[in-house]
Amino acid sequence: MSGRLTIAIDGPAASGKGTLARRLAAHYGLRHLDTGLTYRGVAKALIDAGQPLDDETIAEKAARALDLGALDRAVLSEHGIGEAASKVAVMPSVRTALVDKQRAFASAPPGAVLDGRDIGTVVCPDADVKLYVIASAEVRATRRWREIMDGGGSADYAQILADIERRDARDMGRKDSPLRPADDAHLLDTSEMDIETAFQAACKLVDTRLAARNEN
Ligand SMILES: Nc1ncnc2c1ncn2[C@@H]1O[C@H](COP(=O)(O)OP(=O)(O)O)[C@@H](O)[C@H]1O
Ligand SMILES: Nc1ccn([C@@H]2O[C@H](COP(=O)(O)OP(=O)(O)O)[C@@H](O)[C@H]2O)c(=O)n1
Repeated sequence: MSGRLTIAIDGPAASGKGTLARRLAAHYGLRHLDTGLTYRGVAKALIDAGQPLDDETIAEKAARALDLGALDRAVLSEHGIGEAASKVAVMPSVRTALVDKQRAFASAPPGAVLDGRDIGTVVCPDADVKLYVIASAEVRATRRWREIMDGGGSADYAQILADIERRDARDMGRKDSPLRPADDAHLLDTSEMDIETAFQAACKLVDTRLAARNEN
């Protein structure tokens, strides 16, 4: 590949953006950052320290102290931490601190795939390819439910659906960097696509962009 490649992937909870991001990063030899883990990391640090989730001064301090290299997916991906993460994610100074770190990650060679809520709109507005991944709330709740059950946990489908819908509303309704597709994002509705089909569709978009770039 010639030149740096940045791929931005956004979408709501359990739409499949992380799965897609990991596969695209492996396929194109890029580094990957799941930016959701950074918000989850701040929330977990506050919870572990017995601190409130709604004190912006304390939360900003935790965000500035966060080490991107020390994010433990196994611990942070717990369903309940997603809700806490969406509460700290409404605070502008927390977002500024994390976006600085995310941009530093994105700018290092040979390029990167970042997934989250505001990658195409705020973190990497100049990304080469932007994907906005969606699926119906019911499909997403079923995926998350299955993920928890397969991991040996117990989960209530109705509760997960309610959690996802509440988090969607908070993420789309906040003032700072709400979840929305960038004007130049490609919409990928995975409601009726399996992982392989979604990956092939994404590769097609990236390859088209790379071919156009090589022509210029
Ligand atoms: N297209 C798809 N079809 C079926 N299951 C999927 C698809 N994409 C992702 N999944 C599964 O759904 C769950 C949530 O996917 P994930 O990539 O973690 O979503 P997100 O990062 O958007 O929260 C995972 O268990 C994943 O394996
Ligand atoms: N770039 C990002 C990524 C996550 N977030 C917040 O962090 C929460 C957890 O994100 P996540 O991507 O780990 O959640 P899932 O989609 O994996 O359930 C989201 O609900 C958002 O509130 C954000 O605001 N901006």
